[in-house]
Amino acid sequence: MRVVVSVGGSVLVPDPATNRVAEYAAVIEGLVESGHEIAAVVGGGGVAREYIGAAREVGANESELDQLGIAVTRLNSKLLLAALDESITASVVPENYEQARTDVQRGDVTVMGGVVPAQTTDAVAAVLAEYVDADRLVFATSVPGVFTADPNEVEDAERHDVLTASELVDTVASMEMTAGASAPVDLLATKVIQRAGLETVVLDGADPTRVTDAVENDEFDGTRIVPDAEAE
Ligand SMILES: Nc1ncnc2c1ncn2[C@@H]1O[C@H](COP(=O)(O)OP(=O)(O)O)[C@@H](O)[C@H]1O
Ligand SMILES: O=c1ccn([C@@H]2O[C@H](COP(=O)(O)OP(=O)(O)O)[C@@H](O)[C@H]2O)c(=O)[nH]1
Repeated sequence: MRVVVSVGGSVLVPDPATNRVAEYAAVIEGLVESGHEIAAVVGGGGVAREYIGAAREVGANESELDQLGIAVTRLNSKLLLAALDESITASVVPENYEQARTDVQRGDVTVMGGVVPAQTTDAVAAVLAEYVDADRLVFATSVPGVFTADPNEVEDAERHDVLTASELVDTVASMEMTAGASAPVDLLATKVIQRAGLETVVLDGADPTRVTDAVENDEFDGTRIVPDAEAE
């Protein structure tokens, strides 16, 4: 199976001293050993937020802040790349989708971060999954799935076990209307998931073995997003 795994920066590198880089590398190596093709997209996490905060204070504009964020996502990507067995990886972090697809077509594990301002790595992962015709897109994030409301704010929020792509778009679109709200998958990514009909999973990445379950087993702990066509 060809799989794109999106790992939130806060999941992979909660901080550079205490990170899950080796665990994620082991999970990716295990999946490759089982015959899967893996592309990983890595976020910026707290380190990106710290740099963005510092640059905002000295007057940088939003696009400049995004460029800083992208730089940190690439730094985190290099960290994951450094932990992976070099015999199965492309040795550089691609800066665009074409380079990443070339890696995938060569049979190498590719690890990339952001590409252009005004989006997040959720969207990068969705576009890459569409571009390489991935069989599955997995979001390893800081919440156990997509809930009826923000589980960090609403105590009795319930997790959706299954959502159609359209339901995901509607759920995330309504979240974005609240200023300052964050979402488990960003709106642009949900639109790409919808148009590409991508089989998608959203799960808690604190335990990286959940990613293995989401690729290898039909039963896993998280929210499954099914293409609209499948739900009809
Ligand atoms: N309905 C919802 N379901 C799940 N998470 C939600 C929802 N609404 C808001 N959130 C928020 O989405 C965020 C997703 O995690 P985030 O830290 O942005 O992930 P990552 O670092 O993986 O990109 C969480 O902070 C959670 O509080
Ligand atoms: O293609 C991209 C990817 C990331 N970013 C910037 O980098 C930050 C960190 O990336 P992301 O939010 O995906 O990381 P996370 O914190 O979710 O791990 C984002 O907030 C954006 O500012 C961007 O501009 N373009």
